[in-house]
Amino acid sequence: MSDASPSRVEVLLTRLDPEVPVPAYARPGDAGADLVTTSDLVLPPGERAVVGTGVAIALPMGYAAFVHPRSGLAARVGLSVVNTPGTIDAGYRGEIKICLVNHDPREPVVLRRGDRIAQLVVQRVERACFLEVAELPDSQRGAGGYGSTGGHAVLGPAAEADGGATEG
Ligand SMILES: O=c1ccn([C@H]2C[C@H](O)[C@@H](COP(=O)(O)OP(=O)(O)OP(=O)(O)O)O2)c(=O)[nH]1
Ligand SMILES: [Mg+2]
Repeated sequence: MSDASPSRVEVLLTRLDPEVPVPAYARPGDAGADLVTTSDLVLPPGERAVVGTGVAIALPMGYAAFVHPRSGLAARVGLSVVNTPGTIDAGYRGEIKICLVNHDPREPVVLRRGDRIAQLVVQRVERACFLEVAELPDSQRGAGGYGSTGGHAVLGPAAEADGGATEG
């Protein structure tokens, strides 16, 4: 799909730090454009820190951007985003900041200025109009939540013994 495709949305961007790259999609079809940290950082096990990305954006109304962790860093060193996904509102004009956390129980995460630490996913969002009613319409799920369909793996010795039937 070319950059001129109508499915691409134009997002205005300013670089507050002129040295950072404009966020870019690493491969065609990628959902997230990578964001970098503007500071060097050593994050001890279990600790968090807010870092700058050096960019600010103006999303069109009806859109939001979401700051997601990068899977590779999460799996390799335990780096994630505390409030994942962070929500960037269409009206926000400040620097996009990222609240990083080191989930590794033993090793610090060492980051250098310019490292790609998270990814920004731009999405259309609906704005709801909340209509208060006395009673909600029935549904199959009803009020069943928090594991009401069964919270455990359906595979394994027990599942094999009962022919793989699901719980619930
Ligand atoms: O990972 C994030 C999340 C948020 N923001 C910025 C953009 C967003 O529009 C604003 C507010 O975010 P949010 O609504 O999640 O935070 P809040 O604690 O509810 O703050 P506010 O009272 O300003 O809405 O902070 C970031 O830079 N990075
Ligand atoms: Mg808010």
